[in-house]
Amino acid sequence: MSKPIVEMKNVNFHYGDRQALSDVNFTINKGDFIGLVGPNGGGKTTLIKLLLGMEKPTTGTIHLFGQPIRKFKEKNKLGYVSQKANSFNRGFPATVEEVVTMGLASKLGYFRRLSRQDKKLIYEAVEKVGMTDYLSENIGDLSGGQQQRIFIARALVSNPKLIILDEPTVGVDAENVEKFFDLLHELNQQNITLLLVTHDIGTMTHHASRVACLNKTLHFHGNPNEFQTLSKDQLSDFYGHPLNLVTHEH
Ligand SMILES: Nc1ncnc2c1ncn2[C@@H]1O[C@H](COP(=O)(O)OP(=O)(O)OP(=O)(O)O)[C@@H](O)[C@H]1O
Repeated sequence: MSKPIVEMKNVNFHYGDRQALSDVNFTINKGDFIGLVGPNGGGKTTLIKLLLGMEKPTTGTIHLFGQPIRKFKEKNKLGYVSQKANSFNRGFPATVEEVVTMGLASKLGYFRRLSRQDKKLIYEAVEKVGMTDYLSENIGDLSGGQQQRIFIARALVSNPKLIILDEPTVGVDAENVEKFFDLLHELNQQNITLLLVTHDIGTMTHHASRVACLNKTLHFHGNPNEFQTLSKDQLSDFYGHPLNLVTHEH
C-alpha cells in the first residue's frame, strides 16, 4: 500500500495555556474523501492550520506526502479553500479569470505575463467547475455557491493532489449544496484527495468515504455508515451536547 498523504502522530497543540488538540493520530490516504466534523471550538481549523504549515505542533509529528512537514516544499500539491472565500461584495473589481489566475501566483509571481499553457490551465480549471460562461464576470456579482466554485478552480490550477476545504457551503442554499457536493465527488473521482470541514453532516455522509469527528482529540474515524449508526449518547459524548443526526434520503 502506498504511504499516507497525511500522517499526524500524537499531535498536541496549545494556544498559550489553552489546549486545542490533544494526542491526535490521523491519517489521510490517497483517494480519500474525508468529512471532518465536530463541535464549535473542537479544533478543526487548528488542525487545518497545522497541515498548511501555518502553526507547528506543540508536540508530535506531521508527515505530508511521506516527508516531515518542515521539509515539505511542494506546496502546489496542497490546495486550500477557506471558509471566508465566498464573501466578496458586489462590485469587487476582479473578474473570475483574474481570481483563478491568482492560483498560479506562487509559480508566476503576481505580475508576469501568462503563457499559453497558463491560460490553458486556467480555462480547464474553470471548465471543471462548470463556470466557463462566467470568465469575464466580476466575482462579486456571483452567488455564494458560484463564488465557491471559482475558489475551487483557483485551487485546481496548481494541480493539487489534496484539497482542504474549510466549511465551503456556509451560506449556500440547499440545492446548490447538493450540486457542490456533486462537484467534489467528481474531483475525487479524478484522483484528488479531499479533506472537507463541514457542519452539514447529513449531506456529507452521503458523499464522503470516511468521517472523522474531532473534539480536541479524534473521537471517531471510520466510514459514514458506521458514523450514522452511532447512538445519540455516543454522539452527545463526542460533541459535548445533544445532537440529532439528520440525514437526507436520496
Ligand atoms: N488564535 C487563537 N488564539 C487562542 N485560542 C484560539 C485561537 N484560535 C482558536 N483558538 C481556540 O482553540 C480552540 C479550537 O478552535 P478552532 O477554531 O480550531 O475550532 P473549530 O473546530 O474550527 O471551531 P468552529 O467549528 O467554530 O470553526 C477553541 O477553544 C478556540 O477558542
